[in-house]
This record gives sequence, structure tokens and C-alpha cells, in this order.
Amino acid sequence: MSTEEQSLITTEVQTENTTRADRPDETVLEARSLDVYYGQDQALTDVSIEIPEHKVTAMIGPSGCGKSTFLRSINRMNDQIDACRVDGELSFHGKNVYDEDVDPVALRRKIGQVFQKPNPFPKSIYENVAYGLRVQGTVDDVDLDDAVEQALRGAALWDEVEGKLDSSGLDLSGGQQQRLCIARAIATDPEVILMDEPTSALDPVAASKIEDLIDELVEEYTVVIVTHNMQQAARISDRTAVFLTGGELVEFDDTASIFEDPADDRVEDYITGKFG
Ligand SMILES: Nc1ncnc2c1ncn2[C@@H]1O[C@H](COP(=O)(O)OP(=O)(O)OP(=O)(O)O)[C@@H](O)[C@H]1O
Repeated sequence: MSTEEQSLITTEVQTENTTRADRPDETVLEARSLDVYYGQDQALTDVSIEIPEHKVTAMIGPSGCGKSTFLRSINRMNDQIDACRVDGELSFHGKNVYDEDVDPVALRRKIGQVFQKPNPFPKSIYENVAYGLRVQGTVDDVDLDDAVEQALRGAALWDEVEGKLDSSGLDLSGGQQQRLCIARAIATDPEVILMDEPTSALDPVAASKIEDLIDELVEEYTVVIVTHNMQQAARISDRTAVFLTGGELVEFDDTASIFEDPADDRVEDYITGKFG
């Protein structure tokens, strides 16, 4: 590639990023004084945060500080853990997701999740993506093919699987499986995608593809990602939330501020590797 071509690409990327960074913040998710307990143990303490729409928000912090618990609180995956209790408020477009009239299944359609280990169903590639749409019952058979294709394209997987949609999702590589899970998550047209360490089980090339994909997904969705990889948070996120032991949200700011000029000494110590 010539230097001219390279600088053109750099300029395009910078323009895209500038546009994203300049977009005004619209809060899509908000936690207010959120406490989460497992039995007697408190996993999150008084967490308040406003997560902006169409941005990537990263959650970082040492092991056991409550990042996954926070993620699972957003779409009520914690409901499935008997010992788990939530106090305080967590709202999605201003509506507390813990109100009695909120259907957690419908909520999870709007707030999808991708896990650390790719977990496709033991079904064909097509059925993995079509499943949620069939359950939802909103797409007829004619449109289903189109919806599956759109979701696979959205997850940057279509070109690799176009001729083998009937093959098992489990026969794909780890990185492809993770993109299949992303396709499955976006098929039901969510607004938010929660990602819990989505690249930690992948090799660097596959991980880098997912990072590129996140950069595209955020044009249409809001992405909240838990990551242990601080370089990854610095590379891909617009905002970073730092949790520390005890489940306290210590600092939440623009990613550049967190990594270049954190306000809290404990955050500085954490990101410079003094503990972790
Ligand atoms: N299902 C559970 N039952 C009981 N305690 C739990 C459960 N899940 C998490 N915990 C506890 O809650 C605290 C927070 O855990 P969580 O998994 O949210 O932290 P994390 O920051 O995501 O950790 P890691 O980075 O290691 O994945 C920990 O003390 C953990 O032991």
C-alpha cells in the first residue's frame, strides 16, 4: 500500500472517530445507587453510572470486583442466580428494569449478551441465527432468510459461511463461533449488546476481528464490554468505568482521560499495574 493510500485510510479512521466522539451523549442505561448481593456478600456497592447510546463503554478492574455482576444486572441475567439480590435502580430509557411489569425475556431481546466462551447452539449456522426470530414469531419464512443474512453480514461472518449455512455452528473456528454468537444477538434487533470478555478465549487474529466488528456495531448499537485487557479497553472504547475490590465504581470517564490522566490515585495504580 502506498503512503498516500495509507494516510487516506488514517484520515478516514480519524474522521469516523471524531464523528463518534463528537456525537452528543444520550443516556440509554443508568444505574443509581445500585447494590448487588450474593447471599450475605456484597458484590456491587452504590454504583451510579450513565451509559451513553451508540458508544463503546468498557468495564475494567481486578478479578472479583463485580464487572460481570454489573453486566448481568443490566439485562437481569442475575435473576437466574437464586442467591442474588439487587437494590437501587437500573433503568433502560428511564424505565427501571426491576419494575414488576418488566418481562426479563423481552428485556434480553433489547439488551443482548455475548459471553467469554463462544456458545453457539448445537444447530446449523442458519438455525443459530434464526432461533431468536422464530421464538419472537415476528418474521415469516420468506423474510427469515433475509434476516439471517443481514445478521450474519452485520457480524462480518456472511462471506465466510454463505455456502454452508446448513453446517453445524460448532464446526466453525472459535473466532467464527463468537461472530456467530454476535449474529445471533443482533438478529432480534437489540439496542444494546453486552459483551463479557468476548475475545479472551480467542487467538490474537480472531480477537482483532472482533475488535474491528465492535467498532462497526457501535454505529447501530450501544456496546458495553467487560475486559481484562487494558490495551483493548484503550483501543476500542469511548468511555471506561473502573471498578475496584468491594464492587465500587471508582472512576468513569472518557477512555483517554482514564488512561492518560486518571483522577483517582487507585485508578492510576491499577492501570500502571501496581496491583490487579
Ligand atoms: N453466582 C455467584 N454466586 C455467589 N457469588 C458470586 C457469584 N458470581 C459472582 N460472585 C461473587 O461476586 C463477586 C464479583 O464477581 P464478578 O464475577 O462479578 O467479578 P468480576 O469483576 O467480573 O471478576 P472476573 O474479572 O474474575 O471475571 C466475587 O466476589 C464473586 O465471587
